[in-house]
Amino acid sequence: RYKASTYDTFKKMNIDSPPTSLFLGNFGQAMKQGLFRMQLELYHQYKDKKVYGVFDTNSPILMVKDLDMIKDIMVKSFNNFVNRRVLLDVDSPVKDNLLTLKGDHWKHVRSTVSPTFSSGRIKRMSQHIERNSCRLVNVLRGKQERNEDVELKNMFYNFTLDVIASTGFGLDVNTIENPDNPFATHAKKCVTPSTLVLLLAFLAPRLLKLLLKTGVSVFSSESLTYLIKVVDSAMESRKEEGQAGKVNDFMDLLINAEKEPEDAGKEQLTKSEIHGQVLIFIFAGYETVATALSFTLFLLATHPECCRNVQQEIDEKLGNQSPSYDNVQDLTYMDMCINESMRMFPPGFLIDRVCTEDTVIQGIPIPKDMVITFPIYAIHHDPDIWPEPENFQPERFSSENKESRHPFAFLPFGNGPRNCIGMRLALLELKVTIAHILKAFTPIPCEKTVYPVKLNKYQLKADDDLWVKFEARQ
Ligand code: HEM
Repeated sequence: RYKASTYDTFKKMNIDSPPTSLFLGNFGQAMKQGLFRMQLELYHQYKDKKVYGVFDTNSPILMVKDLDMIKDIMVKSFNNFVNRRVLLDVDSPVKDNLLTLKGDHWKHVRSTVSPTFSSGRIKRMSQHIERNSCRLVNVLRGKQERNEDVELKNMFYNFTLDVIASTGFGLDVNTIENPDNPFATHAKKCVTPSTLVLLLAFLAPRLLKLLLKTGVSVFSSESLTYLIKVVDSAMESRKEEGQAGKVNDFMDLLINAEKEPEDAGKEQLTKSEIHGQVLIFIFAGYETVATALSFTLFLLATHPECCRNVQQEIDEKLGNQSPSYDNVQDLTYMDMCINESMRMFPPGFLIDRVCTEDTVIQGIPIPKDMVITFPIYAIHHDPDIWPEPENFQPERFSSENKESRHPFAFLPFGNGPRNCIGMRLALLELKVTIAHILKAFTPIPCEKTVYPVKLNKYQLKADDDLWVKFEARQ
């Protein structure tokens, strides 16, 4: 039996791993090459292997690249791989959130929060997405008339915040027209921790833990407290106005879950769990959706033929109807473009699990406590699965092409019981928003456009930003 904790773990397990330094593990290589190049290089270096090992300081991490193994860990043997590695083991109010909860505690909160994302509730949330999309189109109309260049990431950061505030908590914060409103300012502070913290969180989490012990805080506690206060007071006024339970959004679900202490058990959440979910709803749905929206629109601007196809599909299938929950499901070519964009630039470019019982997966024994990471970015760029992986080719997601591929070759939202709980909401938001924009405008390159995208070394963002211009459609 191997212990998942020491430098000789991989040697004993007969698993390859690159040279590693005594205290820093593979931190040096990650710093030098950046996250994405390092992932690609190691993935190709161990091309014929199912797994390889890396070190976070002296703690081994098993990189699993074999798709059948990934499937078994995420689905078949899920009960032994329920948990994620908790990078930022910070104190409340973020501590009790779905992303980091473990074991039965996670199961309880997940089953309580899941109904938020039922079809009925998502359909209601769609009204907010549609209203915010119309507002975005108005803002873009002004920019197009003034012939202004537009940086997509920044614009969609503001937009997604408006969608979260309205779909989650019934708040109209209007960041798209008023970017400096307090809700946006605090939320942005929370999702953009310092570069040092970010670097350590991804490259050497154990060093980050040491740093945290010295009292450095990751999230601004002033901002977290502000966000919780806003949501708590919105909850209170909804109760006072007698509207609680009638709006049917995320906040209603939380109000109901808190309401009946005598029903302790399945449907019950503590105040700390409620705050954890409020914050994770903001964090998990903010940068991810903004990244997917901005890359998709940018790729359409730089691939005019694909953009024309999407517009033609919108015109044919929607005619004069405004894009909504009911009609965007038919936009199959747009769906292909969104998938291809998330293949090239997956917001969740690393996914992990922790092994809680010694388990043999596809003949490889995995010891208890071993941290498992799936190199999603490298899998999405494997030329044996995706020929010419750097090229944007939506056809890869036609039904025939999809059928001929391993179902675990494309994992933008993870898979199995611990997959992304907001997937359907995210896809709806992407489709409704892009359809609204492309109905009115054609995105085109401008002088500041840089394509192919040069990825930042440590974050999934374009070093030169994502600049385009919008032309009005006839
Ligand atoms: C394009 C947008 C999004 C992408 C690419 C994305 C991606 C992911 C990925 C890769 C995971 C990990 C899955 C796994 O471990 O198997 C995840 C988990 C999660 N996502 Fe998303 N996500 C997106 C949008 C959202 C939205 C809009 C919400 C909420 C409103 C959300 C809430 C969550 C939560 C709560 C988890 C943790 C689930 C759990 O552990 O039970 N995500 N997401």
